[in-house]
Amino acid sequence: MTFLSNILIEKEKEVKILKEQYQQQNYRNIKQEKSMYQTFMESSTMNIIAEIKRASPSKGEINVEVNPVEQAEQYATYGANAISVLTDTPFFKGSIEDLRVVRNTVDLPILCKDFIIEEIQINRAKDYGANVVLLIAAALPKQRLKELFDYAYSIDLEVLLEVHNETELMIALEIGAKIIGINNRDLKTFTVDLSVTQELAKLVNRNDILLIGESGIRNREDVEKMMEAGVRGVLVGETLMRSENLKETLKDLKIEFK
Ligand SMILES: O=C(O)c1ccccc1NCC(=O)[C@H](O)[C@H](O)COP(=O)(O)O
Repeated sequence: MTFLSNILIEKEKEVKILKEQYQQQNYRNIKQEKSMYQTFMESSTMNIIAEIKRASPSKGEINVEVNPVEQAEQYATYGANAISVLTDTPFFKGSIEDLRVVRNTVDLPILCKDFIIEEIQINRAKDYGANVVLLIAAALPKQRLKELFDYAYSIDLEVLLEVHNETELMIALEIGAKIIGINNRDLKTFTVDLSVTQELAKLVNRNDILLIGESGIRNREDVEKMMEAGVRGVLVGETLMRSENLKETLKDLKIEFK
């Protein structure tokens, strides 16, 4: 049994309850003037997706007591281009409420980072103010991924489609993903290796695909590696959640494209 299969079992239980209890909310949903795809493609500096990550299966507690409003304010002030909110509770100690308060704080694009297996989770992400949802290629068969991908776009959400190997990358391309996240973390072993992005990015010979390097990015040198690999955005969690000087940390990561 892998971590991913464990979490998917938990998600099935969560979705069952959601289906019984969730009623559409009328929270604020900000329609961005430009999509995250468009903004990131036009930017002259590396795009930082700064994550609200209280805890994780690989690291345990990271910053459980974080105030998501203050963290998001600082992310926005110091140059983050989007905010990712980990909304899973059992494994990451986040919540959909974290997403709602972040939405009420910043106008940046917000990524709902969860393990999505059903449309109802996408509806809830939108209700609470997300602009982008995560779909994980390793979590679902291709046909189901495509259905959820199409559903998200049909309700005006963008999709960050996450891959970790060549097979998943080809599936993402076949589905028509425009934003592909290459996760440096193996969800089965938790090993983090930036060469995953470096190798997979070489296989994407298309300049209309927005590549995001995910996980294990600690400093400017790592961002430079990601930039050389061809990514236009990086998703950074732990480094920012542990930072004691977000102004300096974000400045360090935000490099100019050559
Ligand atoms: O972070 C984990 O331990 C983890 C384990 C299993 C599935 C997902 C996991 N993390 C979610 C993420 O994708 C990361 O939070 C994100 O890429 C940022 O990573 P990092 O900068 O290394 O915190």
